[in-house]
Amino acid sequence: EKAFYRDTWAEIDLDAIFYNVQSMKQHVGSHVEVIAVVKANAYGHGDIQVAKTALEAGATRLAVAFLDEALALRKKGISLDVPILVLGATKPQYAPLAASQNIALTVFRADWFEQAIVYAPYEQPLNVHMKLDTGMGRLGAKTKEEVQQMIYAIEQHPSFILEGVYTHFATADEQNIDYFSFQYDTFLHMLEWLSIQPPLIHCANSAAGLRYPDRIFNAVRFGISMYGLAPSQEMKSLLPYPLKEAFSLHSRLTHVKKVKGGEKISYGATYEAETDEWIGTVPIGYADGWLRRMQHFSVLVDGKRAPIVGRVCMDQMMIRLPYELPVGTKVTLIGEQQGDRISVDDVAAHVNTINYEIPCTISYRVPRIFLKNKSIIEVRNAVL
Ligand SMILES: Cc1ncc(COP(=O)(O)O)c(CNc2conc2O)c1O
Repeated sequence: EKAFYRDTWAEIDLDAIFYNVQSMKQHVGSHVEVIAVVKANAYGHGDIQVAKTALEAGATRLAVAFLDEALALRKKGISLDVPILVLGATKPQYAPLAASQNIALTVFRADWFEQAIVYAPYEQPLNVHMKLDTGMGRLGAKTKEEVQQMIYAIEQHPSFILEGVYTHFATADEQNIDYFSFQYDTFLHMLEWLSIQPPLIHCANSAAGLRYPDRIFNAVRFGISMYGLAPSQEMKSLLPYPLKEAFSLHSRLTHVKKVKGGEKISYGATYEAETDEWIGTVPIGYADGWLRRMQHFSVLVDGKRAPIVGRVCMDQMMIRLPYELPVGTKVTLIGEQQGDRISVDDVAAHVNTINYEIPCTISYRVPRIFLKNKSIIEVRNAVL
């Protein structure tokens, strides 16, 4: 039996992941831990495969968005001795479960502890990372009182260990560094409120890690650039070394036909052939995360650019071919063909969004093929 039956798939080049992690490790130095941020199914790249590769390449921790993602990694085989940090909020009643799985939680409210101690003492102590809001305005304590109340609760109960303190930058990927500097200085000031020094102090995401290796304390939370993507357009000219994009997206023509001028294509009959044209049908649509706004963009077929014509359907879309091509011809939506390349950034630009959004929007319906040294080591098909 085959791993998947529809000829549409994403390819994740794990060598690129490995290279990007190793490059960051060299960039930040041996005293800084690389925390591989593998939330949202590793930004759509496959959480367990990216996690394993990042750990092989020298990452020492994993970070996810919420507890379910951390428990999923344990289920998929990430051993207990690999610490996982939940970056989002976790209900206090789940603290003992997290502790039992060596999952560290982000804490930022004193009243969280009031509820968490109800379940104390825990079988295993819970590692907590205290989050400080220096200007991201999302999660985090902002006052000395809050910080001291949390420190007091931690010192009162051996079930809690302050493993880390951190903050998150809102503008580290922008040319102008005023707000970044404001947040960094605020973080320095807030750190003085700590009566106990945790082993880990971290503030950097990819952008800050790449730009300010001397201002990231002792861990970097490495997300977007582990996947080989620049944190922003502005950052591209500031990259200290080249990144290798890991994600590509492909399909194969299911139908080829010649239409005459005046014939219509797809829902709404919005596209009208100008003259005789060769039209190909591609089995990918908005239920795969290739959204309707991708209309008017192009794909690569036989090394040439082929425009998407007519509305993108739920499962299929049509393209105008440069000339007749056989059914089964490979179509590349993101990636390279014969020297031409469509990058994640190109797709993001077409729909006025950021590159982060593209791979993690490619849905569970698209199987992921994992490559190492150019050969397939695994296929993950969430449909079957
Ligand atoms: C707290 C935290 N740390 C680190 C990262 C990694 O950042 P990077 O991918 O730029 O390296 C993120 C990513 N968070 C998000 C990325 O996109 N939207 C977000 O909320 C984050 O939320």
